[in-house]
Amino acid sequence: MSVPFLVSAPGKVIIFGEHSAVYNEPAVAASVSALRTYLLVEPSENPEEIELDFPDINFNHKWHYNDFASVLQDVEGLQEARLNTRELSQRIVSKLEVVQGELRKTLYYYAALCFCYLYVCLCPQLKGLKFHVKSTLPIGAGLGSSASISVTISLAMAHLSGHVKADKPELSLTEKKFVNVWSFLGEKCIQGTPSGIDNAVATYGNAVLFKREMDGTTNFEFVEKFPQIPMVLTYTKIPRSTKTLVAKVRELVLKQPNVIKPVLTAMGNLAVRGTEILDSLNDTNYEELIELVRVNHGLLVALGVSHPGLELVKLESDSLGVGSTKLTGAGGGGCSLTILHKSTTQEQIHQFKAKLESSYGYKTFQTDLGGIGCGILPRDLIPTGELYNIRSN
Ligand SMILES: Nc1ncnc2c1ncn2[C@@H]1O[C@H](COP(=O)(O)OP(=O)(O)O)[C@@H](O)[C@H]1O
Ligand SMILES: C[C@@](O)(CCOP(=O)(O)O)CC(=O)O
Ligand SMILES: [Mg+2]
Repeated sequence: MSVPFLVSAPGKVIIFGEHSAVYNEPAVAASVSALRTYLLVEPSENPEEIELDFPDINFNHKWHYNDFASVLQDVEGLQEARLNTRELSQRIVSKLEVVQGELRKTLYYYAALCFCYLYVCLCPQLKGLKFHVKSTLPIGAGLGSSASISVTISLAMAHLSGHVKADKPELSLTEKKFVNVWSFLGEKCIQGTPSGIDNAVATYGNAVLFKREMDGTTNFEFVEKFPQIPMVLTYTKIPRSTKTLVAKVRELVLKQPNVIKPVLTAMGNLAVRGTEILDSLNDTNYEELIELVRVNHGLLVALGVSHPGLELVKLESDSLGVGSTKLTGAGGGGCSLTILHKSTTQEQIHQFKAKLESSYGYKTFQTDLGGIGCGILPRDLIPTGELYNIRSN
């Protein structure tokens, strides 16, 4: 391993099954490889320090290597944490809370915890490194920025600790598995109780039918011939936090189990049917896909995770008759996904996007789904310009 090197990971769009995925129901998601997080690792000025730079959230922190002494001396605790990769070790999290001190009171705490947890577990012997993380994804918008940063941190640390080599264009399956497992723990630091679908898509890329099992293991199948579906992604710019929305759904499940559990099951069934259609999409079943988008959004409204600002997108797509809209990701603001009818003309798409942008100040994207997952660019392949661009100072 030699520094500098650059890693990257994509964002994702959940097509069917957000929230229900947390309750072990199947869900389907695809990577958005045009929107990515980049992490540059290079030597830090002070060889005794570890520096983390998150310019997107205006966060920069330098830890002296000795700051981690109490955690690093807990050899047994770290060993346990490395062996049980399904859960965060509360023993290590508590020790890191002490290391973080004042940082605990800030908004950046969970992202910093993700970094520190992976650092002490994966490459605690290393110091004198600076990590710059920069994303082209909107943050807290339902496109999986938390998983995308978690995958880049996990991949960079896996590379630093020798678990992932950079000697070939693509990571091997074993290497991807390693990155996926650790990025899930990083997602847990940020989000609490993730299903694991976001980090799986950000790691492996493509499109996956995902299911979390009762014992915490995950199963996923790649949707082999993922079709390009005409769609518009709309970013409402309404801020929200996945952690809060997932907690709100959990409260509802506990309060109304007999009502809400069947809703979650219906969402899972819908994801399975949706995947069958995506696998063999044609002119006959295309409208069924659009129907399922409408039903999935209705069920998400029932869970209480929509927002008036998201309903405006749905209202406009319904009134202009361009297609069906559902929220994507945790909801509560953030992004929506509109799957367009085959018959929708370029003129109608333009009208729809113009209305959302001019009347509500939303941002719209049209992007291909299902591209490449995470990867490493070794030192000799990093273009100088790119190295420069990723730095915040
Ligand atoms: N580029 C980034 N730099 C630093 N932290 C980030 C970045 N992107 C995401 N995060 C972390 O992830 C959180 C947002 O994750 P989340 O609420 O799950 O929304 P989403 O994953 O849909 O974007 C942020 O509050 C921050 O902690
Ligand atoms: C709500 C959920 O299904 C997706 C969250 O995605 P995002 O963080 O909003 O991009 C949670 C999860 O599956 O971990
Ligand atoms: Mg997230």
